[in-house]
Amino acid sequence: MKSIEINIQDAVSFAEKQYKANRTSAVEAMTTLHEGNGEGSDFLGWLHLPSSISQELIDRINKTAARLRENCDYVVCIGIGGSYLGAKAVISALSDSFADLYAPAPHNPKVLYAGQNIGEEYTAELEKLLTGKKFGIIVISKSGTTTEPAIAFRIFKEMLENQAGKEAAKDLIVAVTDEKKGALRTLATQEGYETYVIPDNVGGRFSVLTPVGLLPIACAGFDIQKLVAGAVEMENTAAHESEENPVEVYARLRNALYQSGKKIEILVNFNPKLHYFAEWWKQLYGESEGKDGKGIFPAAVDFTTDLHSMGQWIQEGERTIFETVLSVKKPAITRRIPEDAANLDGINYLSGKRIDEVNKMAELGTKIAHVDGGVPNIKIELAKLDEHTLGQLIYFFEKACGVSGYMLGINPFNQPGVEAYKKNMFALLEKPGYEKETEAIKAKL
Ligand SMILES: O=P(O)(O)OC[C@H]1O[C@](O)(CO)[C@@H](O)[C@@H]1O
Repeated sequence: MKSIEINIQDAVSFAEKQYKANRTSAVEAMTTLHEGNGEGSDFLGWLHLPSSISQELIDRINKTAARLRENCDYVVCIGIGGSYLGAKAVISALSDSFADLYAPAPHNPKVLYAGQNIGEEYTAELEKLLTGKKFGIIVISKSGTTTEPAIAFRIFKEMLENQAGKEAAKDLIVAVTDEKKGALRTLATQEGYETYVIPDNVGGRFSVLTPVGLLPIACAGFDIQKLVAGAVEMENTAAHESEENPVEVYARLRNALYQSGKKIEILVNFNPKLHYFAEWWKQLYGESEGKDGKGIFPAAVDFTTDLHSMGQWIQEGERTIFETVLSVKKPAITRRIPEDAANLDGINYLSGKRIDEVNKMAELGTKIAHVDGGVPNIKIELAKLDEHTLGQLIYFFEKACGVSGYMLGINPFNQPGVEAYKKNMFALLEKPGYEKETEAIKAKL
């Protein structure tokens, strides 16, 4: 069952020549990816990941999730970047928009996040919320050495042990990390936590379909089997090089637009549930392509909300942008606009219409306005928001990212630039081993 469709008719005309010319490099990039002989090919574990996920792993994850769901009102996912964004993207796309404001129901914990920032208030306020509450922790770090999650884990581990007792805490903590390396692996082994492995050949931003994403998603009560089935379907759809392959179409077109001066891609949603999906997408493309002085800048907006803040810029600002719109065909719930006898607001012409009918006309009107204003518009239509569709969409963007990165001529699977801030931070904090860097950076201040 095909759940996502890509429509390029309102974008391709902006870069028709480049799009045609890019066919060869798209085929080459796809072949390089399939043959595993390009840069970063040690990190291609995601390519056939969906179809290689065993039933045994799914069952084990569901079992762990059931234990946490049974014993916790809150599950705190500790991780940053690819170690939390995929889970948050799927969970918030599938959850009630106000889920976090309802009291936790038995066997249905709230999934919360920590270690994705170094906010002192954020951390202290989460501690306040969890005081006296039944909670568990999923700590996720591929390297097992990232500072932000390490700080959070130190704090929430101690809190859990104090509240539940050290022995009980062990059953409430699950670690997802490298099979052998890293401080988190050592700690988990020492403490006897249940652990899951992030495969060596799957980078953080490509890891949502490993236990990194699957465990928190299962804890939130969603069907990971369906998510994986959706991804498998897209793995098959996008398996072979062809002009019809949606992955090739998207990778080829965004590169053509980039070559024609469109340096910024805005991922647009008309459904606020997809806000965090865009955050996941931003890391995927930003960390993969932004290197060697190249790369489309990935941005995101929520429409119509941001039409009232960013709409002016998009309509009339510098013509260096294109839009990729995620459009959900059908909302899961029907709500119609009521009639009002006084009609003081003048919107009785909308009475009886579904809210989504207005949304869809806003979407169409925006597309026409933006295309007329020089903004190419790629549309990705999702049949509905469910696990199956999201699984397809995740794999679609992952594979397109690999193809697109190779077309751009960079290694899409490393992230050397992220180390610069870390090195300076460690030097400024006088981390042992950084003495020279400390001296050098302090001389600059
Ligand atoms: O899972 P880890 O190793 O803690 O890394 C988290 C994130 O940090 C980065 O390594 C960047 O520092 C990302 O690539 C990654 O998603």
